[in-house]
Amino acid sequence: MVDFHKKISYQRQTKPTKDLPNDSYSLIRYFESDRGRILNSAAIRRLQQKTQVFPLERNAVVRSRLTHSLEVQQVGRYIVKEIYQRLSNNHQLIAYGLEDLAVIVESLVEMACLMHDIGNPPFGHFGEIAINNWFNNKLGVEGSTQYTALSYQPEQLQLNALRRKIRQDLCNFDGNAQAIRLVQSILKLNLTYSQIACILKYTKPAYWFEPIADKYRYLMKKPGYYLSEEPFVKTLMTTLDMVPFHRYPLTYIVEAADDISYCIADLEDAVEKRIFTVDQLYQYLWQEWGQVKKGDLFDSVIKAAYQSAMNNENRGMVVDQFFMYLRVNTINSLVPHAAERFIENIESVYAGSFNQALLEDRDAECRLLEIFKRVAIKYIFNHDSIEIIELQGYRIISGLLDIYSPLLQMPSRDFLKLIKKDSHSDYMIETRLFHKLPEKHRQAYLNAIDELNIYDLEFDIWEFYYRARLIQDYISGMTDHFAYDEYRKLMVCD
Ligand SMILES: Nc1nc2c(ncn2[C@H]2C[C@H](O)[C@@H](COP(=O)(O)OP(=O)(O)OP(=O)(O)O)O2)c(=O)[nH]1
Ligand SMILES: [Mg+2]
Repeated sequence: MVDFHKKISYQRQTKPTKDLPNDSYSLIRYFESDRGRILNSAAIRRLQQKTQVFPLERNAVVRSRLTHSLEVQQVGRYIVKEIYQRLSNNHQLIAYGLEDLAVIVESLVEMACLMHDIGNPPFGHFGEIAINNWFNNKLGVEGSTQYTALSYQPEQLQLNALRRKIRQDLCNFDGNAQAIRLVQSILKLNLTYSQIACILKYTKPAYWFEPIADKYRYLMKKPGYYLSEEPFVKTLMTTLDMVPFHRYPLTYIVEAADDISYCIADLEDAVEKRIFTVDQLYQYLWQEWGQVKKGDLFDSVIKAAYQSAMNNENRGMVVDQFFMYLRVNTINSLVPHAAERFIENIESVYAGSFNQALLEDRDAECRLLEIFKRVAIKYIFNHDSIEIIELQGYRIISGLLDIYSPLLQMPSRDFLKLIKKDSHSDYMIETRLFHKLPEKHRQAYLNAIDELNIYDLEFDIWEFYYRARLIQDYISGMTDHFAYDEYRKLMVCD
């Protein structure tokens, strides 16, 4: 039975000592507190210097991850309002347990939209690939790693199984999994379970190496969390009445808002960057759509926007006008569609078993989204100017990992001594590298190590795991420019 009250929990991992009131205003205040924690976090501020599509961009009109996230927030809020309006018209709010939750649902979705990209490394997908290729090269080949803690030993069946799992986890760095780690283990924002559940986009643990059942094909498409956050994610799922590998219902809304926002934004940025003109873009979109019929979505969304812009008296404003109309028309078509899909599939969306995105079907609205994405793939992401910077980004991240790799070579006892004493006389280079690591990241490592038993046979394996996470945390937490400057400095390029 669909009852959204079961999905809204104001519980946080670290609980206050006294019982909290749960009258309706107190509930709203708990989620207002989430808003404050998120908006004031360094992770949100860092989004202003992270790439959306164009790495190392200095033109402030072109979107950063922060400006993109603000747009996603607006679309997410609009989808929630549409869902509420439709359910209210059909007198279904009470039946689904949503009647008194409008403010909270809106806030949860808005804040998740704002946070959805916080775990992305510098240079976006290329940063991810660089981290994963690097770790694959160092740890990937079965049993033959240079890091002793993870190398297979004869007759250690159980320990070898753990080594394999950890190796897999470290070779599957992902922006979404990193977002969970960032809010929970590094920044320790102690958000409500509901708020964090909204950004648990995929439900596959990063260490997963078994085949994926068809019913989870989409839900487990990519890693959603790491081994390090698994105990937390399990508690979160139990608290929110979630079945393993299922999603939290509001996550579908966040995902749809992201899909709607970036498809047009990327095209607008490309025009700003002079990759193509509005006229060329119009032709490309037309080619992808194929035959246009009067009143179809190409006609009413794209052609209408183009004609309105061209008919505008002020010729200097064509680009701005075209994108304004295109955005308004697209949002007015896709947002109601996303809301309808949410309601049509409310049972499986509520259960989190709905195994696709809301905007993924054969309807014309999704075809529209599809052609925006296809044009971006064909004409933007392949563009020379982007590919060159992406290759540089790849080199920068791989190079930074090489520079910091001596820290991974140290035996665990020596690394522990270094972190406790802040220096180690036998490791002069490592000491200096270590000094560059931010306090928050070190603390996350130390908290994890405090939970381990040094006499346990697994100690060295886990210690190495958290040390590798520490390096990934540091490098993935950099902004594009910081990574670039840091690489140049350490490679002595100036
Ligand atoms: N420069 C560049 N940008 C890309 C490429 N592929 C996608 N993008 C852009 C398009 C969007 O603005 C943004 C997000 O696109 P994706 O859906 O591929 O990544 P996202 O991280 O949201 O997917 P995920 O959360 O992993 O499901 O990245 C690429 O190959 N190069
Ligand atoms: Mg994403």
